[in-house]
Amino acid sequence: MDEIQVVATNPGGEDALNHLIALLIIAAVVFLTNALTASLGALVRERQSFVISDYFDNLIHNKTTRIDYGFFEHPKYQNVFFRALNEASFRPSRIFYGIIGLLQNLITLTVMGGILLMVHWSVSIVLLVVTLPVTFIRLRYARSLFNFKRENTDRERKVNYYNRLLTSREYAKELRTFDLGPLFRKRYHEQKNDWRQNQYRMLKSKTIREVAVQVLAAIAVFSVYGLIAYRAFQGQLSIGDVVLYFMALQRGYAYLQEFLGRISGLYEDSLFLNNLFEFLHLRESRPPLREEERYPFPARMKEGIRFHNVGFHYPVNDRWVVRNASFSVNAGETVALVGINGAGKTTLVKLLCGLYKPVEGEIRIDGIPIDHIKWKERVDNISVIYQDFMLYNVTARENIWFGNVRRESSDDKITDAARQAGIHEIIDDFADGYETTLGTLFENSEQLSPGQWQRLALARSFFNQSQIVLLDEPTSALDAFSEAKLLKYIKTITENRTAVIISHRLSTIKMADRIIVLDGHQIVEEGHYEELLQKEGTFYSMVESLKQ
Ligand SMILES: Nc1ncnc2c1ncn2[C@@H]1O[C@H](COP(=O)(O)OP(=O)(O)OP(=O)(O)O)[C@@H](O)[C@H]1O
Repeated sequence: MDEIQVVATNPGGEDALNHLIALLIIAAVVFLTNALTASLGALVRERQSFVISDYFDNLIHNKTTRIDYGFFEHPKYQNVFFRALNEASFRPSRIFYGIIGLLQNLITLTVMGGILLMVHWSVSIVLLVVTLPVTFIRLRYARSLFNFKRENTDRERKVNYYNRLLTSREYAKELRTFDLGPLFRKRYHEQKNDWRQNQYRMLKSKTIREVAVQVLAAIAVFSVYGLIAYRAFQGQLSIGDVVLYFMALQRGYAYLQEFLGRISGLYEDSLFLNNLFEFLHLRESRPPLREEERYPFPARMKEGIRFHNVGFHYPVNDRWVVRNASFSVNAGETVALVGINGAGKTTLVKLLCGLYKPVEGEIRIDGIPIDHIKWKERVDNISVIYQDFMLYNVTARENIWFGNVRRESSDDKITDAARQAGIHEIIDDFADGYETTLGTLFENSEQLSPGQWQRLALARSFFNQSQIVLLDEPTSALDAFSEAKLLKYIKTITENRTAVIISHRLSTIKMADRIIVLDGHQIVEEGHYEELLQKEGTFYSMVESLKQ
């Protein structure tokens, strides 16, 4: 400003003009550099955020695929997952850029502080004093918000749950047929409003405090403006000085606010990032032996499976699901586990697969405790079809290959498994055959019926040439004709294998060499079909009730 004034009042002054031009060139270079660094900065930032987000995705996937299955069935840990996954999507990048921004602010603030000190030392102190209370309020709010969200995770998940009920494909059918939409919407809003109101109350109280403090800050800032104006009137400052000081003060205040805002933002982000670390630090249960010390799966099972006094209750409560379960499944034998709903049949299968560990007793395969056997070898040698098996929205070939991804997915092996499960003709009829994507998620997919999906799951199990086959209700979704056909295949597939079949269907149960009956969380009967009927005990009553 002062230079322009000099040139304006002294038009002939060549030195002043040259000086002004030089200043303008410097300003243009600074302007251009600023614009360029802003564009390049945005590009680099975008790339960096991909790297950070990939890194954390990787950490999360590594954890979710390794932690004990039990975590997924425990509401407390589902809260932990929910909080962690919520934060992981944006907190790490925000912290990264928060720190960079903080360093940039620090440099600018140091320069501004120097200029302000030239006005008067007290100016910087005044600015600091007026901005600190707001920061303090924000830090407290961040802590309260963090505590509030932790205490209310269950409720937030419930809101999320109703949202899923209203929007997901898997619920859309029943939602329509039972006209559940209005009820779910009401529940969603009730849960959400309650939760929102509490959060809004906290935000309101924080805003009221902030406004009060901002008014005080404004008074202080305008007092400093007054001081600058006063010194200008006294002739101690030129017009350029006044502009410079006003700008410095204005910018200084803005930068200081930004700086302290970043600090409170970083505090909030680091608090919430604890949620992610809480999840990443979930303890993975250690097997009794290290992988290299563990035993291979018996190349050819001789004895079979033995349950020794196995007792189990789920981690959520102390209610015993099975107690004192001692039984064996001899090598090559097919055993049917029967019992009323909730008797603990599926739980025994989960224990045998290693998804849970018995709370009491142990399970051995050919005399080796199952958790002493190498994990991968266990996977290769025990194939399972769960009651709620997965419908993978991938190609038909991959759906079968997922039975054992360490096996080569040659055409012969895949089609052989599909033939054994009676699903080959259906897949073959699709335009893209085994390369057809199944399900309804992606374009150009083919959807299967529940019974066809079940046959595909069986094909998956057949593809895995495992020594042990566990089938939890393998024929529940099949029609009588398909069941009769499939039973023939199940018989063939179990012939040279050790099999455990859970079923409520008499035709399937009859196929077994031996039947184990569960009742009242205990094994109450064991024997051949006819033998058990003659006893006229629990199994007999079950069969009679099935006939009615
Ligand atoms: N994840 C879980 N957490 C807590 N309890 C569970 C869990 N899964 C099952 N249970 C309980 O364990 C008991 C046995 O369940 P399980 O699924 O083993 O029965 P089931 O005999 O297979 O029944 P069904 O014939 O209906 O399939 C039930 O009382 C059930 O409530």
